[in-house]
Amino acid sequence: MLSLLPCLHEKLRRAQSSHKHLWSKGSKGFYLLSCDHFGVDFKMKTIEVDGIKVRIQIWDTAGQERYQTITKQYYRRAQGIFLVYDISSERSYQHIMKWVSDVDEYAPEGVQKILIGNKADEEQKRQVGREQGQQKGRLVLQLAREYGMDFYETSACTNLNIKESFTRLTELVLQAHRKELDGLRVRASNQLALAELEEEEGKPEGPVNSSKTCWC
Ligand SMILES: Nc1nc2c(ncn2[C@@H]2O[C@H](COP(=O)(O)OP(=O)(O)OP(=O)(O)O)[C@@H](O)[C@H]2O)c(=O)[nH]1
Repeated sequence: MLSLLPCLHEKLRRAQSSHKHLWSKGSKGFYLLSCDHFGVDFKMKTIEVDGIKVRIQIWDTAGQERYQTITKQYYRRAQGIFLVYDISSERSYQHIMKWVSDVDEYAPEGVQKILIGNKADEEQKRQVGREQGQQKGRLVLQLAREYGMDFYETSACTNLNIKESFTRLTELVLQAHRKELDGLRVRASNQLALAELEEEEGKPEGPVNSSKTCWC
């Protein structure tokens, strides 16, 4: 089971709408247990990566300052983190640096991070470009590269790159924990072999052996 944590930009708590929760509308099958009063939402999802079924826990932390003490507690157990900004809000992008330093401070070493520019469907409102030199563009790709993060633009409305970004983060977490996983697999197959052996040894002797006894 993996814990993935979307570390969200300043909470844009606006009028309620059908797709209020990031990714919940676009990603069919996500089960959302809303815990807004704690500043954290929780979802579970099973996805398949390289033929392995992985059950992931998704903790969606609020961006608001007043929830910071609570939300930071969740960083400690995260194995993967999405740093999310809104492409139509330069301010939300500027907050990414703060999230990066919080993650460095509170998340475990080796936590996997992906940078997400959400609301990619809002092209006409874009304030944050993908590439250097683009009109109103910021150095998004450069930032991602500097911190060793993959980068995706996503949309909860059109489903753009939702599955891809979750699959990629899960892949990165699995790769980072490859040794532990291999150890688990070896232990599991050893136990299986031992159980088979014990079962074999415990079997009552068959008719061939019985008749053999008679020949002696
Ligand atoms: N157009 C568009 N709107 C979106 C998208 N994702 C979220 N929204 C809208 O953005 C607003 C804020 O969404 P939230 O999910 O509350 O944002 P958030 O960053 O999770 O907020 P907190 O968890 O409170 O920090 C809502 O009105 C959503 O409907 C998207 O991909 N495209």
